Amino acid sequence: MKQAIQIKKDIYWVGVHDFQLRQFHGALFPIKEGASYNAYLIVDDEITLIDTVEAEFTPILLERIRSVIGDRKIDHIIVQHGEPDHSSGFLEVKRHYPDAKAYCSNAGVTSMMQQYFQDHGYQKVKSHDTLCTGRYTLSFIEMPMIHWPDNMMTYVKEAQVLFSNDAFGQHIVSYQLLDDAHACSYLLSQAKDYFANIVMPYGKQVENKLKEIAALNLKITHIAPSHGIIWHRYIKELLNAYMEFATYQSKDKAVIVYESVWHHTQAMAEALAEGLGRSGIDVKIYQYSKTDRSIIMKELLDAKAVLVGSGCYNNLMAAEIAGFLEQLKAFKFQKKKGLGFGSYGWFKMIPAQINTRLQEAGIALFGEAQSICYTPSEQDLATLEQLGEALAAEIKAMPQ
Ligand SMILES: Cc1cc2nc3c(=O)[nH]c(=O)nc-3n(C[C@H](O)[C@H](O)[C@H](O)COP(=O)(O)O)c2cc1C
Repeated sequence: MKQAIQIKKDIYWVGVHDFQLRQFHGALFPIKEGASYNAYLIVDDEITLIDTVEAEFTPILLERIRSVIGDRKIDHIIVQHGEPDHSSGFLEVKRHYPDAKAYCSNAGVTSMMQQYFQDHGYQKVKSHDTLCTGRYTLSFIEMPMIHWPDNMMTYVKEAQVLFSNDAFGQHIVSYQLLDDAHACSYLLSQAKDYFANIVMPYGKQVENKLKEIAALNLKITHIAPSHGIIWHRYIKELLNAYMEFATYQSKDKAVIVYESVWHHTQAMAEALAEGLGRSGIDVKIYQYSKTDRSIIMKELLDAKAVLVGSGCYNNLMAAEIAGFLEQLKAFKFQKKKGLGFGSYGWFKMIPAQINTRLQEAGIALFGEAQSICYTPSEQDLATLEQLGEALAAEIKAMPQ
């Protein structure tokens, strides 16, 4: 029988581990170790459930709930986010606890109605509204577009716990729920991975929300997200790291992403990497089709430069590169610079098209795109290495 895990007096984790999951949110976010869907139970005079789980795992959620409250009823269900990984179990939970009142943000009600079509008399809550359950007072903090319009957090003043929903999540699947069981560097790396792949387009919203939370001066001993471990010992480090992510703090780092059939564009990529690397730039180089997208997104987050290469195939750039450039548009990068490059046979315009797409994604150009006909010569490669050196100097001159 599945049991709840106590986090603090009267507060329990009743979530699930999905050990088998390898693609989080479809192909958007390849992952290695599965994911958790965290739901939490606050046992007070009245009982509150914070979020549910993916529908298929609802029996586990219910089992963990019963392990704490037996036949007592749930009084309140806080739906912090209408995305199915947190809300698709709601209907089944409501079937078991029909008298429980459900609470959502304004946008959350719309999201629940548009997805599940059933009116459960959702109570709309907004930032700073409160719900008293006896000894505990829950207050709500809306966080629109981190990362859907409806997301909100819930703060429990007397327990000093912030239930942060998708903010501060990570894909660590562990029964050791508190962060102090893990190395801080690993935790922050996983949080960065999650941020880069789910939250990155919404850096401005995160920056503003972090400032808003800081101004509220909340006493917080635990931050309990809806995925991964619970932050306790490393809250300060987490908040500092999140501010760095949200404001796209960058390093002297370049990410080179390319596609290449006959290795000519690959040779160009490697020559550019050689020049950058020997000039002190941290260079990451990836063939897009051979790399998990999530790795590229994570490395991109704190890079100053992104160089994108493709051979020309039937007058087009490689479909993977076209897709990658399309994704870049979502991120609204302000401070990065980029350059297109690639090999061709008889139509030399693909690198120039890459440059145009980079600009459309808000990425300033280092200069003219680099095209080479078929196999790059020794001289071509030496010239590209020199270009890498020149780009390194420009990267170092860019603000962090
Ligand atoms: C399926 C295929 C289609 C191609 N179509 C074009 C084309 O339309 N225009 C062109 O200039 N070169 C074309 N080429 C030639 C390549 O662009 C050329 O071989 C280039 O060096 C490939 O770079 P890569 O080794 O990085 O893949 C094509 C090559 C392949 C394999």
